[in-house]
Amino acid sequence: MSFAPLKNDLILRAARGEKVERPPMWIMRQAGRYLPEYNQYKGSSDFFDLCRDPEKASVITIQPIKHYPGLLDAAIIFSDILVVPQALGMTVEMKEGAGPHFPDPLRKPEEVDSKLNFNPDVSKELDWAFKAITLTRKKLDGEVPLLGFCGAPWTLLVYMIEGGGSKMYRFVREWIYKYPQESHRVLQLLTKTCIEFLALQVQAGAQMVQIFDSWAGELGPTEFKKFSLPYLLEIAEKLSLRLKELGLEPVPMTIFAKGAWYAVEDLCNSNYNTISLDWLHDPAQAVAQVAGRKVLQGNLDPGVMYGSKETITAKVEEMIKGFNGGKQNYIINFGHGTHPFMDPENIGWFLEECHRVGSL
Ligand SMILES: Cc1c2[nH]c(c1CCC(=O)O)Cc1[nH]c(c(CCC(=O)O)c1C)Cc1[nH]c(c(CCC(=O)O)c1C)Cc1[nH]c(c(C)c1CCC(=O)O)C2
Repeated sequence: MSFAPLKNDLILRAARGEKVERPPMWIMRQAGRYLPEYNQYKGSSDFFDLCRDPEKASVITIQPIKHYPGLLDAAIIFSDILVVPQALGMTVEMKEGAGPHFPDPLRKPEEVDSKLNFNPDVSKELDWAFKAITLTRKKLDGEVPLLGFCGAPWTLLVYMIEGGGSKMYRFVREWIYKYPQESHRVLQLLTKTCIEFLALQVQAGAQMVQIFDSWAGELGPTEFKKFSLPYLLEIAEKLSLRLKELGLEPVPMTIFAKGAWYAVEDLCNSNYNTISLDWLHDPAQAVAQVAGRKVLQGNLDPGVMYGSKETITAKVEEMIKGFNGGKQNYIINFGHGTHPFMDPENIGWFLEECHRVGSL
């Protein structure tokens, strides 16, 4: 597949550990409900119908790039981590204002074989995702790189068993402590599916990928090492091999294990290029610990967007200073995604200030 040459490859250079003129930036959930143009374009459409329509997904992916001209250094394809459980045969709905909902979650180990397809044809089940990536890459015309992504096996298992967001994670805890073997069986299926999904995203045009382990922090260090880390490591290892098999160059890989502050050392010994940090990390401490072995991404508390412009400026300065001025081994991001209530103007101010402070 041939696409226009990149006019801005800052994030790819930073992810390879090169020195850069300023730290690149993008924001988790940069496309979404805080943008009035998203709400207008979405209207009463179903969220997953938008994802599955390559034309619509590409328009939404590019909305933040247009809203903040020259400020974002990457686009991330508009989709969701829950399209993988869908590809395995589960029904997932997005309830307006209430988040994802599985009407028929996995609750008993004996349901695994009847509810999940252990031999999914990823290229067929998720073909709309690949079409959306290729179309978006064409429309971006080299302006900024396009990121692909998937959910981490552990986080996907949480959703499939809990059936949606959760406060207590009662059912998935029952699984790992009562049915560890069956949990591992599903985690293995998810891992295999994620590797193929990411490889085919790269084949379709994704130039960098991120794995979202949003609920990693629900696991303590011992359980993280059992139920999440091995699968994260396997994805990073096997994705490169699968890309080689497909005749494709490797792409930078980012891991976001939210809440798993204890995992930094293990992730330093992985094949990931970039470790995305939430705001529970002190940047300077993380920089000292990682010592140039990996690129770090993050980590502003998204809640800073509810503060004044002066506060945003002060927090940007503190963050970039913590990451050593940001001109090497650093990608600016929030520590988690945007919220629907955020003021797009404050987010614009954040980006401008990152541009200014990062260029000093
Ligand atoms: C856990 C998770 C999900 N989805 C995702 C994660 C991992 C990142 C994270 O931890 O936030 C990943 C995701 N979801 C979405 C993207 C698109 C790209 C981007 O970042 O701009 C990405 C990368 C769009 C979305 N995914 C969703 C929306 C809002 C849906 C709507 O328009 O109604 C968007 C724009 C829905 C979604 N999808 C999910 C939840 C919990 C929700 C509801 C959240 C809410 O109510 O805001 C599952």
